[in-house]
Amino acid sequence: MSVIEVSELRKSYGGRAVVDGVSFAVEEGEIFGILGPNGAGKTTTVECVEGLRVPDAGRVRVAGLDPVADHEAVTRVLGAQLQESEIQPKLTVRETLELYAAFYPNPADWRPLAERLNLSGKLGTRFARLSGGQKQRLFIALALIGNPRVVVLDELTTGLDPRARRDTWELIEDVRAGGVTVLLVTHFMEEAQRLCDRIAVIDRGRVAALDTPAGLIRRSAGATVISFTSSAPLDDSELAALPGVTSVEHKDGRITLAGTDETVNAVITLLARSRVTAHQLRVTDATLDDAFLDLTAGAAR
Ligand SMILES: Nc1ncnc2c1ncn2[C@@H]1O[C@H](COP(=O)(O)OP(=O)(O)OP(=O)(O)O)[C@@H](O)[C@H]1O
Repeated sequence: MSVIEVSELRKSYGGRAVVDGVSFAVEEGEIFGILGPNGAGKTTTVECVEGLRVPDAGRVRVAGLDPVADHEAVTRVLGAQLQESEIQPKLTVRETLELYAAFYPNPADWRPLAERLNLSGKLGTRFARLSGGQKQRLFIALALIGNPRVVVLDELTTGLDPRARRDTWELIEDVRAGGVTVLLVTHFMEEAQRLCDRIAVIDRGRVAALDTPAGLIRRSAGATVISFTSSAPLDDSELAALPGVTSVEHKDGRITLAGTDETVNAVITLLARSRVTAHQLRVTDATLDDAFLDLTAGAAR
């Protein structure tokens, strides 16, 4: 069953459509990513899911509920990440957890939650004195304190160092292992590739693609790049005719082909058949970065 359903969502500011017919569905238990360039409409979309903004048109459902009309009920199934400005800097971690737990009818016990998020040693520390990573862990704890079915995390790891970012990824995987569905807004390709089951790439208010990370990479123009120098000249037209080849390039004595997995075998067979030896043969796979740039190419124009 879909926990979140967004269909033909539209939202304009001052006559400018920033969300322009966005549709997707998030299944129970998945980590669903929303990826897109700056200003693509990601936050506006998830804020409509959270019931913080009222859509101009379209339909949004969270566990079958309308986030605007049934806002109270939605806050009991959906945990949203708070912004730094919403937390009292002078409250300690313990006081913050107790305060937010009191807002919910069936809150999680904050002690094991703090334990799981490695905050037990910081319970007496004021919010203002926490490090960036500790604050992020507290934000995750607060998003989970109401025992939600689904949690929305927006740019959770921005500003964290690589170690803290990796720790946060493990936490997000733990959250999902605990049965919570995760809607994740991110700028980081590596993060999306590592964590997400499926990703909606949003570009200029529209869904440019919706697929698994591997599926998005396969759509990239040159999913696999094969390059080598050869002991004897090879016929370009023969290379271009190999299965899956999208481009053939010669530079500084190197031949570079963009293609698919199938192309790799075909190149090897051709080399053997032509009795040509390849030196410095390199095969590299496209990354989600490449796919993202291909899918959102228009945004950079
Ligand atoms: N309340 C508002 N009034 C007017 N314009 C707004 C408002 N909120 C957002 N916008 C504009 O809508 C566009 C989409 O914003 P949104 O925050 O949804 O994008 P985003 O994809 O989350 O971007 P980023 O990655 O930079 O956070 C931006 O151009 C933004 O300036």
